Formats: sequence, C-alpha cells, structure tokens
Amino acid sequence: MPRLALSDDFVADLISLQRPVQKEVNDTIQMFRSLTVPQLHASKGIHLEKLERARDPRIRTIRVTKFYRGVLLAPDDGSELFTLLRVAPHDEAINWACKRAYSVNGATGGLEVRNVEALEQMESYFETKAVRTPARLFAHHSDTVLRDLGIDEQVMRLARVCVTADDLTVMAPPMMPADQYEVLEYLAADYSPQDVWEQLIAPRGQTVRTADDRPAVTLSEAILNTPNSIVEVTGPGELERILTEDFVRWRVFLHPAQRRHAYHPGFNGPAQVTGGPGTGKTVVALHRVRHLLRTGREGDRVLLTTFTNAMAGALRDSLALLLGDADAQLLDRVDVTTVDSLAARVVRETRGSSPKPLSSAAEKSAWTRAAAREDLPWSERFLSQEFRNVVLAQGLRTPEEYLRCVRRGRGTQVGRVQRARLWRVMERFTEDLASRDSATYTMVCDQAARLLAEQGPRYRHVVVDEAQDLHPAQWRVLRACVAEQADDLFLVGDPHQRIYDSRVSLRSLGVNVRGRTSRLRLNYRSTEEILRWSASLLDGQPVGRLGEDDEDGGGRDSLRGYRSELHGRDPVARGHGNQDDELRALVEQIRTWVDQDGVKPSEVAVCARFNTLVDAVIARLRREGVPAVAVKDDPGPSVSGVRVATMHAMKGLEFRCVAVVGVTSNVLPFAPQVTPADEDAVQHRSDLLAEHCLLFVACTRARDALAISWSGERSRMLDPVTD
Ligand SMILES: Nc1ncnc2c1ncn2[C@@H]1O[C@H](COP(=O)(O)OP(=O)(O)OP(=O)(O)O)[C@@H](O)[C@H]1O
Repeated sequence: MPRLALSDDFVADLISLQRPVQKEVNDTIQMFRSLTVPQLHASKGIHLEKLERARDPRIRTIRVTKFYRGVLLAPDDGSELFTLLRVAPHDEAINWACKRAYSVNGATGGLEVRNVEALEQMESYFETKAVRTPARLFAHHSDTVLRDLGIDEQVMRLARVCVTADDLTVMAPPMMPADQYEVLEYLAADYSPQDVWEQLIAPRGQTVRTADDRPAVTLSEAILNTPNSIVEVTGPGELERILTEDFVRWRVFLHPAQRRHAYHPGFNGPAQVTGGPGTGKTVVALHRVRHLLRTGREGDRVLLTTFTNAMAGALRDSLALLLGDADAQLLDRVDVTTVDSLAARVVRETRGSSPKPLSSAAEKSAWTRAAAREDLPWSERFLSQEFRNVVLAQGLRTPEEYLRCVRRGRGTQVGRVQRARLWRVMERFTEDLASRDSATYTMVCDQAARLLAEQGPRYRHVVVDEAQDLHPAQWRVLRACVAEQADDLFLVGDPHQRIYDSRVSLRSLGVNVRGRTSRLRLNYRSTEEILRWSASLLDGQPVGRLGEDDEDGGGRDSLRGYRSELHGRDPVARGHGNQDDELRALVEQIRTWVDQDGVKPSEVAVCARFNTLVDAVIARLRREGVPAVAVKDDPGPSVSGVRVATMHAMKGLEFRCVAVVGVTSNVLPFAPQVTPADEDAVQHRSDLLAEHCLLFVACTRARDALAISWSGERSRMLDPVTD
C-alpha cells in the first residue's frame, strides 16, 4: 500500500476549497490509499500522470474532479511514500508543478522546495546587476562555510551575486528553499556561521559539522525530517479530521524557528521568544504548553497567562483545540488566566476577600484627597506614576527604602525632603483606599507577590503571552509562582506592541533569559504590503529590547528581517473634511469588502482611539443597514456583524480587513495621555512611544486589507506613510 504525506501548501489549498470539492479530494485520497502501487499506476480514476515539462522528474498529478488536479511528489528511493503538494484548478496546478524542484537540504536533511524557474531568472538578472558593484553581501564567507550550512550550488551562485540584504529579500521563499534562505538571512544580519549552526542546524538533529562527512539522506527520510511543513497521514480518520474539525494550520505546521523553541527539550532557566506582530508568538506559547504537559509529570501544574480576560478565554479554546481529544485530560493541569485575576485569587484565598478594583477616575480623586493638605508642586498624574513606577515597581515598603531608592525610569530629581512629603501622601492614599476596601490592580499584584513569596510556588511551569505589557509587580507574582529551576518561565512578547506604561528590568526581577532568547521574523498574518506600511509607522522610534528597560547596556529592538510571504493591495490612507464624510466613506469601504471581495462582516473590524467614536461608528453602520457589534460585548464567533473596538481592545486579535478611523492630530498622540516633557522627560518619551505603538498594533491586526482615515487635521504619526 502506498503511504501518503500532506504538505502545508496542500492543507492550505484544501481548507480554502468549497465543501463538495473537499469531499471529492477526500474520496480521491481514500481511493489512493486503498490501492497497491501497481494498481495506482494503472488506475483510470486516479490518473497518476507524469508531466513532460516538469523540472522535477518526480512530480506527478492526479485527477480530483473534472477541474481540479492534485500535485504529488512520487518516491524515487524504493519507498512507497507519496507527498501531496497542492490541490488546485487544472491550469494553476500544472503551471505550479512544472516550475518546482524538490531537494534534500544538505545540512538539516529536510525536504525543501524552490521555484527553480524564477531563481534562474534571478541569477541572470543579479549577475548583470552585480557586475557594477564589487562588494558582495557574503564575500567574507567561503563556499565551504556556506555548504556546511546547507547552501547548495544554485543558491550559492545566487548568494555570490547578492550585494545588499534587499537583494536577498527579493528571493525570499517560496522562491528560494526556506531553510537555505533562513541561513543566508541570519548571515546577512551578521550572525556568525557558528551562531547559525547552533540556532538553525544543530536543533534539527544534525551533529556532523562538515558537509562532506554527512551520509546521504533519502527522499522518504527527508520527508520525515520535515515535520514543520509535511505530515504523514497515518490513521484512516486523519483526513476526515482535517476536513471536519475546522482545521487550523498552526496546529500541525510550525516554522523551524517556532518549533525550535516550542519543542526545546529543556531550557536551563527562563526562555524568551520575541517577534513582530503576527509571527506566531502565541502559537509558540500554546505548543510550548502542550510540550510541557506531555513531557511533565502527573501533578505538575502549568500557568498560561495573557493580558485580558477575553484573550485568556481565546487562549483556553485554542489550547483545547491543540490538545485535541487525545490529550484533553491534560487541560486539567493548566490554568489560563490574566496575572491580575491570578493575583486577586491569591489575595482572596489568603484573606477571604480581595479589594475592589479602582477605576482611573476614582484613582485620580483618591490622589486629590491624599494631597489635599499638602501644597505640592506635582499633579495627580505625577503622584500616581511615582507610586506605580517607583514604589510598586520596586516593591518598596518603608519611607527609608523610598529615601534610598534609585528612581529608575523617572526623569525628574526628587530630593530627601520632597521624598518624605511624597511618602506621606502615598501613605494617605493607601490608607484611604484600604478604608474603602479598594485598590488598583497593581496594588493587588504587589500584595499577591508578597503572599506567594511566603506561601511558596504553585506551578511547575509558567508560560507568559503578551509579556511586553506586564508591570514589575505582575512579574513578581509570576516569579513567585514558580521555583527557580529548568523550564520555569517561558515568555513571548513584542516590545513594538507595548501600549501600557510598564518599564521593566527582567534581570533585576530574577528572570534572566540570557542565552535562551530567540526572535521570529516570518509574519503569518498580514500581507507584506500591510507589514511594510505598518512597520514604517515606527521608523526611528526608540524601541528597547523586551524587559531591558533602564538596564545598563539594555539595547534596542528592531524589526529587521521581519517579512511576510503573503501579498495583496497597498493600505489606503485618506483624509476627509468632517466626520460625517469620513463615516460615509467607511460605510462604502465596508460594502466594497463585503459585497465585492466576499469578506464576511465578522471578518471586518473598525477601530478608533476612544469609545465615543466606537459608539458613533456602530450607530452609523447600523443606520446604513450594515450589521455591527462592539468587541467589548464579547460577541461569539457565531454572531454576525462588523466588529468595532477601541485600539486598545484590538490587542491580540486579527481580521481580514481593518479600518482605523479618526486618526487625527488631537487624538494620536492623545495629549492627556502623554506626560509633558517639563514634568518628566523620560516618562514623556515613554508615553509618546506607547501612542505610536498603539497605532502600530491597530494596523497590524489586518490580514488582507487596511484602510486608515481621519477628518480634519491628520495625525503627525502618519507622516512616515503619507508624506
Ligand atoms: N506555523 C504557522 N503556520 C500557519 N499559520 C500560523 C503559524 N504560526 C502562526 N500562524 C498564524 O498566524 C497568525 C498570527 O499568529 P499569532 O497570533 O500566534 O501571532 P503573534 O505573534 O502572537 O501576534 P501578535 O503579537 O500580533 O498578537 C494566526 O492566524 C496564526 O494562526
């Protein structure tokens, strides 16, 4: 009987087909699997055909329906393992199949694919172009070094004519084989060959450093060496499962960079994965939880945290999907929650109740009351920031500790006398809140961290999503939840998406990830056009590395190498004379997406800075007969209607089409949210950056289409993309 494997491209095709065609694909595959190899070759129904023009002699097609063809890679190594590569309308399938060539990567031993025809064209184009420039991108790496890292002859010739990193980007996968491209990308980013070996090749199980000493790998071995993009269909029900269970690719296919961290056998301490929006950080966190559950001992509990309750709910559902029926019982060993909810639970369990959370308006009044008897030169905002970003951030208990402390992250000098006065005000603030049985979320975390430190760890592993927005008091809760040991903490986050005011030095909080970090660069969500456009909104912004705020030597993060393999239309940015015109244009835009492009209303999102505009958008859409619902009302997936939300509420979500409205100069940046530079210069820079990040987060929620609009004066934050 032939064995059958499915490639991720095939699965992507299959998911996008209409149900009746999916059923026919399924029937064809069942028939394929029921025949012997000689019967397969003779079968008129399957019609296994070799393509005359195919660049790879192992490529075959099979008939699925009158119009659809499957593309297969037939074995040439004596095995009976066939791989289904694509399923597409006849002409598209044939055209695709003729241009591809499959090979075994010389270093990873995995199967790889290239568009051989396009690469040949690139070769002649770049050879001519490079003649004029003597400098070459990879000149300082010898052929032997490149070959040892898996670069083959064709890719070597291309590497030799690359002058800039942009030349390389033009040949990104699916044109160039993905493993080889990644090696060149790392070298272009100044990683040493040794780093590349350690980060990309060794984790794939290769132990032989030199290409000449490695044994040959057969095609079927290579297929099984490529679990990130090929899966063998083993059980009879497997294909039905793919068809019926709302199959999502991330459950099976991980990029090697994702798999390396998600399934790492064991980190000797905290580990961290960063990456731009849509690079699959949440996916990695979910797979890591699965790995820890599967390899852990009975009774080992895992904590998975994220930023909002809604996101925690979504994470729980995704984890259940990933674990499937086979591992469903493992879910009992996981808590999926926000750090704030966990902290409130710890306080409640210990003290019998937890304080009522305080709104920001109530907090401001409490500071006014606390400062009433002092003639202070500081605003309520300053007091609140001082308390949150110095006292709670450092966990200070006594006036002496406050007098002695280094006020990291604060830009104003505060002398001894002033500190004593400030401490009195802060004491009054906390006493006042205690008498009302109320506290800020950060205060509850501060309390919970202390209680946990006394009570001891509750979890064997802690996995943290959206790590960039956690406050030091929240980190102390997490640190105290788990003992310092191997695989204690696993963090994923993106400093470019930090939209809340939290400056953190992870090292000073006992979370040292040095030597256990990795960065994801491939975006799976948005088109390259949306990515480039959105990334340029942060051009020149000083984004620090995750968890290295105020540290000596804390470096800058960058979106270098961040890319997508998807392509589509350029984002549209348009100004209007007034809000009425802007909303009229919004309705038209949504109608185009829904009526012409066939996008479901629930796959369209509109976001605005504040709830007032969110409400106005919902009212307008409904008046015009466009169904609309507020994201804050938590509409389930079955509820139809355009989703409308504030920019903050868009965190972690994604939609096919996104309209960002009301991007005016008085809303972004929003002056009351930005501390004036003369009040505190450091805080000013950090608040301003958070405003830029907020717009970046909103725009990067879009998968296929993005439209930005404003009425009146456009926000200066759009300058990089509209000038
Ligand atoms: N290996 C993969 N194969 C296919 N799709 C993937 C893969 N990894 C991630 N995705 C998809 O990419 C999208 C983004 O993934 P995810 O939400 O994990 O990214 P993220 O880095 O956490 O994003 P953000 O930081 O913007 O919230 C999702 O639709 C996810 O299903």
